Amino acid sequence: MTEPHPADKQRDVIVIGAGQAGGPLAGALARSGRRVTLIEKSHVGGTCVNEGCTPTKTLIASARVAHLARRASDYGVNVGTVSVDFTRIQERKDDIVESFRSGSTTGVHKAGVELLMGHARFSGPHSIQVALNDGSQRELHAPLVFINTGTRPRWPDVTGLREAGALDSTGILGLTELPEHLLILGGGYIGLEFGQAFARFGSRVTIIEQAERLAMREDPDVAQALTTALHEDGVTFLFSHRVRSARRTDRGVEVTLDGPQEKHVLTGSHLLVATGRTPNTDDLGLETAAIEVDERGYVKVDEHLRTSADGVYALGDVKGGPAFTHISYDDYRVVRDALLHDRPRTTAGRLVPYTVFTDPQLARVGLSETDAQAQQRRVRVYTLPMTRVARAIETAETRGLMKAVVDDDTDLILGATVLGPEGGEVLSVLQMAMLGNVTAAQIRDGIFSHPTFSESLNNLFMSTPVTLKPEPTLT
Ligand SMILES: Cc1cc2nc3c(=O)[nH]c(=O)nc-3n(C[C@H](O)[C@H](O)[C@H](O)COP(=O)(O)OP(=O)(O)OC[C@H]3O[C@@H](n4cnc5c(N)ncnc54)[C@H](O)[C@@H]3O)c2cc1C
Ligand SMILES: NC(=O)c1ccc[n+]([C@@H]2O[C@H](COP(=O)([O-])OP(=O)(O)OC[C@H]3O[C@@H](n4cnc5c(N)ncnc54)[C@H](O)[C@@H]3O)[C@@H](O)[C@H]2O)c1
Repeated sequence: MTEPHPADKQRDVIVIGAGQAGGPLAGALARSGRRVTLIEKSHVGGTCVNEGCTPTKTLIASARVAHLARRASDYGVNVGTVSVDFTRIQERKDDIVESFRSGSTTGVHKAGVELLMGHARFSGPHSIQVALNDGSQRELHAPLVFINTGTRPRWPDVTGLREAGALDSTGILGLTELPEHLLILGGGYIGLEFGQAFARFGSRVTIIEQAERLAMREDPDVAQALTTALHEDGVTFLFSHRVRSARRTDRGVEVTLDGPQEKHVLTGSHLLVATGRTPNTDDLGLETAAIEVDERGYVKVDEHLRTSADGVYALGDVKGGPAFTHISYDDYRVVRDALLHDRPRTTAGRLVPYTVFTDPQLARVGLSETDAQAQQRRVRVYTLPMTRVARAIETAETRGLMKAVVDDDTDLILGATVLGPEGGEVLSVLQMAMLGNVTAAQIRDGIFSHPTFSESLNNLFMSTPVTLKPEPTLT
């Protein structure tokens, strides 16, 4: 804990939560000469660095190496029996998390921010009560307050889930033993990323998903290709299933499931709950500051990220909408530009790319084919299976496909999906085209290094598209 400011109660700025927006914003405002206090109850860097992106992508990297090692003979390389050292895998992850966390903490200190480690709560519109982690209390006041408190795992209302020793995405990061059979409740981002990683480490993995298929917001052909790839890697899926109850037995965790036809019982050694997240707003005292939340507890904001209380802003996951690090970081830039650079910008209409870090990665931006159909747009849909990508064939990683939705009148790209190796990187190329109004014909005729995955975007736009037209309306 640092105290660069006098111990009086008045500050220019208070930031609650050192997440992906709070840390950078506190730093920028402190560097501009304001007296800034950042209050964080747990770790600087927030979910992404400590329990989210960094640890999971580090584990996924180990899992990929195990997978490639097992496939070594496909490339004519003999490696013998492959085994994983789960302790070393966890240590590697912990080391990288620690280095990112301490880097974020150093950045905050260097900027001259006062960092208080404790739990913040509004006691009035511009008054914050801090229960410091050392047991003491502080009260601070500031005309500008920024809420960046993020979300936490949401546990469904299932009888016995906690008593059965189920883990959430944070708890599973502390495992000391490799699960023999990992049951996962929820087949979203977290379920899929952990599911494939643990299957590759050698666990049996069963994903229980209430929806009838994976990735409901993706086109069916994309979801099917992803499901097939994960199935090949040893992940079993139970779709249209809900857990009714859970209990611990001598053999592990037993769950009773309601399936489409029948009720049945499944036992695993471990159970991961990955059914979404809930905002950290219930213990913030928002009502004392007249800060409105929606029916799920997310803070309501306008397109400048202003809440219903004057001078109070909310940034990142806590305001609802797309919950990604890059969105939280952009929220910081929106506020910073408005307050410090007189460059008002809003959150309206920004492109929101995302990548699920399965292998193949599922990356998407803008309109899907299904969206275009629903919106009755006149578009061309280009599709290229990875089996036709030279780089994929050479590297023996041909699972997946690329798709692009192109406006039939302007030839501009309206959306794209890349399910493939480094899909997130290839998608960024298409997103750059969207940002710069580069047409499909320009990409088709562009010169890219051979043989890269991006070069195959030539081939994507050389393929024969399917044209979607608005349905004629009945008169
Ligand atoms: C397992 C997992 C993997 C993920 N992988 C990715 C990924 O690969 N890519 C991606 O873009 N996104 C990923 N995400 C999502 C990403 O982590 C979040 O979108 C991002 O961290 C949101 O940041 P934020 O700034 O909203 O808040 P957070 O990073 O959640 O930070 C909020 C901070 O506020 C603190 N806090 C809360 N309440 C209080 C209080 N009352 N007083 C003081 N402090 C408080 C918390 O301790 C926390 O440090 C992942 C998430 C998870 C769980
Ligand atoms: N690579 C990334 O960018 C990344 C990675 C991890 C997490 N995240 C972020 O974290 C958020 C949370 O991830 P998540 O996977 O927990 O949520 P999610 O919303 O992505 O998926 C939750 C899944 O659980 C299912 N589900 C919900 N209740 C259920 C029940 N009772 N029984 C069976 N299935 C049930 C839902 O149908 C859904 O498919 C994501 O939405 C994303 O914003 C991003």
